[in-house]
Amino acid sequence: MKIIDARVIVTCPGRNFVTLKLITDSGLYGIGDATLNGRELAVSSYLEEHVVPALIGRDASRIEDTWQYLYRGAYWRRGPVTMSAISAVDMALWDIKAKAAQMPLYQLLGGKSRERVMTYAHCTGKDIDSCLEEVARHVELGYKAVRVQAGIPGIKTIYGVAKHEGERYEPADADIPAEHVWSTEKYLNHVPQLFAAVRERFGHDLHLLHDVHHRLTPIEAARLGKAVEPYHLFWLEDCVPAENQESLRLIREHTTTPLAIGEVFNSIHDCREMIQNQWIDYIRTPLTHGGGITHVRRIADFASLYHVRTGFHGPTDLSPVCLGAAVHFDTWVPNFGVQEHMPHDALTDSVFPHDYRFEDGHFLVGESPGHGVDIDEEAAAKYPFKRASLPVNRLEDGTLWHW
Ligand SMILES: O=C(O)C(=O)C[C@H](O)[C@H](O)CO
Ligand SMILES: [Mg+2]
Repeated sequence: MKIIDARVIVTCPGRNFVTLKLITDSGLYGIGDATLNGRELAVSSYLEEHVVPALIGRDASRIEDTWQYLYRGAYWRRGPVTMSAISAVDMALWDIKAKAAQMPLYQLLGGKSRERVMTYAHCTGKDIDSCLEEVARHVELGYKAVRVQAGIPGIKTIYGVAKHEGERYEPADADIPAEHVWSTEKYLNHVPQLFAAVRERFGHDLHLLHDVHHRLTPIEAARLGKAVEPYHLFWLEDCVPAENQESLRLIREHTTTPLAIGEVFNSIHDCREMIQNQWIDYIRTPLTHGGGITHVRRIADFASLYHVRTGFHGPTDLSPVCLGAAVHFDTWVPNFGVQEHMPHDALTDSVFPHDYRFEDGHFLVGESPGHGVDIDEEAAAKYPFKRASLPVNRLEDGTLWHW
């Protein structure tokens, strides 16, 4: 079964997505997600100029060899652009292989390890009270786990909090990056109050998560972890930038709050030390940025040796193709933790028809062969690319600060 055509489809039904479609001489095709928020055209160009020409004529069944060819065979390894491109090829090839086997992808991976996949929703509010209302709404919708983020008194704009009541926040909200102001002290003083209020109203059964978006130093993160211990978080996410993996050691030594990290990682080498030293509890690297199923499976297997579980990144800036493949992976992977769910809007869902379903706080995997997500190319063509950037943030004195 040879690859005879490959198309890179960039579409913006509200936000940008990059999709790779690989077509074989058997008539079967597969699709993969290559979306890298704010850098979409870098990946589509990498695919079109450097990857697609080498794929034409290759045997579509040789997933491992193709992965090695694109990773080991490249002089310039790793990095989010390269790895997003490899991820899309890999996801599309697994889609084709599962379709050829007439199996849903989870069967090809090894079958079900669970009946359903727990997912967490985002609850945000301009202050604690409106955040509590959002939590109540999501509990009503059936969620068993929620990520809680609220506005902070004295800080005008907080990333991850919707601008208006009842809306979702948009990660990439401006043509050129918007500038936010950040105060670590105001933040650290406020977050424990938020979790105290949530626990007081909702009790201790609901799983609570929180995302720091890499804003703290290790000792500040340790302080936050300790401060929220009484509220038993499911996880504290991305509390420091992690180029230096040792940073996680210091945090770990100070707190029992579980730590999640890795949505910006793209290879096992970004998390090897923190996993093997058991400095973290959850690894978040998604299929779209971590080298597809072939490489993320290696990360998950390695992580399982050290009691680290998966908690895949799943924002609206990853396409339904990534989410669909993730639901298959989550259904199979033995060391599953949780799956993030920031629902796509109806327009996006119409461009990417899929068979995964949400029910009672969980995803249910579909039974159609492959990963169960398609792209309607005619619909996709109606929505051209529109540049959108994630914000940057500065301390109150003007210093440019971490993500
Ligand atoms: O979903 C999360 O956990 C995020 O942190 C969202 C990211 O900021 C967003 O996907 C960046 O593109
Ligand atoms: Mg995050």
